[in-house]
Amino acid sequence: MSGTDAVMRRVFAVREREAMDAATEAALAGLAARVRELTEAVVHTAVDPAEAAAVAAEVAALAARLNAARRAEPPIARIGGNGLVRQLANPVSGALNPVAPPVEIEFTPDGGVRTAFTLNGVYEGPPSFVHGGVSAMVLDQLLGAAAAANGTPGMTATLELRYRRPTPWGVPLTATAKVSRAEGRKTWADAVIAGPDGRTTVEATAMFIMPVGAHGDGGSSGDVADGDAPRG
Ligand SMILES: CCCCCCCCCCCCCCCC(=O)SCCNC(=O)CCNC(=O)[C@H](O)C(C)(C)COP(=O)(O)OP(=O)(O)OC[C@H]1O[C@@H](n2cnc3c(N)ncnc32)[C@H](O)[C@@H]1OP(=O)(O)O
Repeated sequence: MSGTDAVMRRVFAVREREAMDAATEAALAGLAARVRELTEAVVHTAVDPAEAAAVAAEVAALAARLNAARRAEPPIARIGGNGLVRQLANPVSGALNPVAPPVEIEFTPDGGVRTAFTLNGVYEGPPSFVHGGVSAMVLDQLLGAAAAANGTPGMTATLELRYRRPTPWGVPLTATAKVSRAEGRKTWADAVIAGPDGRTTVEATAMFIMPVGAHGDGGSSGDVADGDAPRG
């Protein structure tokens, strides 16, 4: 993606944040994984009210321990020395964010991106099925990654979802995305989520707009939210 780096840097660079070192990143990823388990346990627990209250007090004490040293903003890690960053606490793909499933995105030889993931009961919408907003969030991230993989990253301007079938939770899902067209500052991409049987459950189309200045035409990328930094 080297030809893309300059554009990515202008659209997504996070200049003001200190990058996290690998040892801290690994430790916090482990912490986030345990908190994910805790969240799932909270959603499914059938303990009695006294036990729930006792656990709540312990969790409050743990939060106080973590808050003893706080970062003002979510962490990033640098990719090489060119200004590119991974957004470690991205709510979809961030290993350090307990809210993220997390969904790990990889590039595909055809220029698109894909992911294989499982959502648990934490993400339930209709009984037995994934919440439609969660599917939209996963697809937005995947579509954004496809735009980036194409060398034309941008901010989501439109996101259209077609929910064809309910998406079950607790089973392996796959999702793919690919750019269909890029024109000026605009990039269109399509994506699908498929269930274990390979049948599409959700289709999505999005249009991304590269902010003014991101082409390196003298403008600034300072308007771009840090939250849209690449995850790597
Ligand atoms: C191996 C691992 C791989 C991983 C690799 C990682 C990669 C890393 C991926 C990161 C993936 C992040 C994925 C999440 C991405 C978000 O979540 S982004 C957050 C949600 N989106 C936003 O907050 C966007 C908010 N809106 C904005 O910032 C601005 O409105 C925009 C979208 C930048 C456009 O502003 P602008 O450049 O000032 O637009 P403007 O000059 O007025 O209009 C330009 C053109 O676009 C059109 N337009 C503008 N806005 C719209 C709109 N909303 N709808 C339709 N048309 C529009 C205009 O009509 C105009 O059209 P033309 O007249 O040129 O034909």
